[in-house]
Amino acid sequence: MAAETPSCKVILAGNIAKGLLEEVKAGLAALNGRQPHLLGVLANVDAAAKVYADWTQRTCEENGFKYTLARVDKDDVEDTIINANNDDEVDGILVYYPIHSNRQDQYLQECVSLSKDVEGLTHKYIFNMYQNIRFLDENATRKSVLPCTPLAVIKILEYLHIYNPILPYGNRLFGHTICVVNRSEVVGRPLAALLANDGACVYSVDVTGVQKFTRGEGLRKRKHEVEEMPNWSIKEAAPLCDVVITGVPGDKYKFDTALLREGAVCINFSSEKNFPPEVKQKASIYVPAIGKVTIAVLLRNLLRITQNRQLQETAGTQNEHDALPNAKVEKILDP
Ligand SMILES: NC(=O)C1=CN([C@@H]2O[C@H](COP(=O)(O)OP(=O)(O)OC[C@H]3O[C@@H](n4cnc5c(N)ncnc54)[C@H](O)[C@@H]3O)[C@@H](O)[C@H]2O)C=CC1
Ligand SMILES: Nc1nc(=O)c2c([nH]1)NC[C@@H]1CN(c3ccc(C(=O)N[C@@H](CCC(=O)O)C(=O)O)cc3)C=[N+]21
Repeated sequence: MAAETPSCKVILAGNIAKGLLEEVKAGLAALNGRQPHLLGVLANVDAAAKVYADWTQRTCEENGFKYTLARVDKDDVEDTIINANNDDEVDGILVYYPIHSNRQDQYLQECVSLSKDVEGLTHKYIFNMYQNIRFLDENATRKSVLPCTPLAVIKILEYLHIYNPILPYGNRLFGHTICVVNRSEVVGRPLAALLANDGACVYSVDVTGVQKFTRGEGLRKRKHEVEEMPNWSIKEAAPLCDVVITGVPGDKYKFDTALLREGAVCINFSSEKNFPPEVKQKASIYVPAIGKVTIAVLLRNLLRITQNRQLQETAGTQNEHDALPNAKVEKILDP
């Protein structure tokens, strides 16, 4: 007798990206002729970053965006950013990390103008994300920018109907328990916070232990809070979850599918395959990689910041510089 075909549905990122790129195309058409220009700044010798840059360039050009790659020495990154901040021809700046692999990289992130920060890596955007503040202005006209990979995961969960549109915006993950395996500052921790802000109960797993992110019983809180789960490991957390998201670097790690709840949804954002092939025997839906969605979200962010800048210019302000303290920027942004 032939082996039973697993009922798992494998969803490829390209299909999800297609819908997002359609949306982006429509938004681009409404920009009255401006072709948004993304400047990539590449100073490292990381092969993954170069591949990512090439992919980004191709996706930009296929979708009506302009992309320029600046290959510079790592000691010239700061000046390159400052020049781009002041260059009206540049709409978005994407600096490939790591460069120095220490706090100097954080300093460089802060050098990018708020209005050109396509990845949402400057403090104001990170603050808004963790604080669950969704707009830059009180009139709620200019949306805050979210980091691309965490937002790509959210867009995938929307596509998969894990987000329930019957519920009010901001509570649409209520009832879901989600495991995120990775708590890095760039992907895992922001992702756990965003999912909890939208109403999920999130178990964030890293080598240092497990933390639970929630908005409290009955979503009482305005933003997520974090609880340490002493003595917990992935063994306690994963079986409780209807969605498991992995992002462990390196090819050694494999998620133990014995821990997987029957019919769970599995999503991997690591460049390596974190789930073994047996995942298809247990999962209801499996998304093996998400890179194409990440790049579609990057273009969506670029469109968003270009729109935000146009809105600001019609409001009569120009050329705000975010090297200014936040309070001052706020005044300029929200006259
Ligand atoms: N597809 C995409 O859009 C993107 C993919 N990536 C990929 O995602 C992966 C992670 O990226 P980053 O978060 O930037 O890396 P990172 O190296 O900064 O963080 C990895 C985290 O995983 C944790 N970790 C390692 N082994 C673990 C284990 N067995 N269990 C639980 N946690 C463990 C580490 O302690 C660390 O906190 C990489 O493979 C990277 O290439 C990163 C950015 C975008
Ligand atoms: N400021 C900054 N932001 C980044 O997002 C950033 C960075 N610096 N430095 C370099 C890393 C690397 N990175 C990847 C993104 C997508 C894939 C990707 O598309 N992976 C494919 C698999 C690769 C393949 O198909 O060969 C996928 O997930 O579908 C990989 C790696 C972003 N990075």
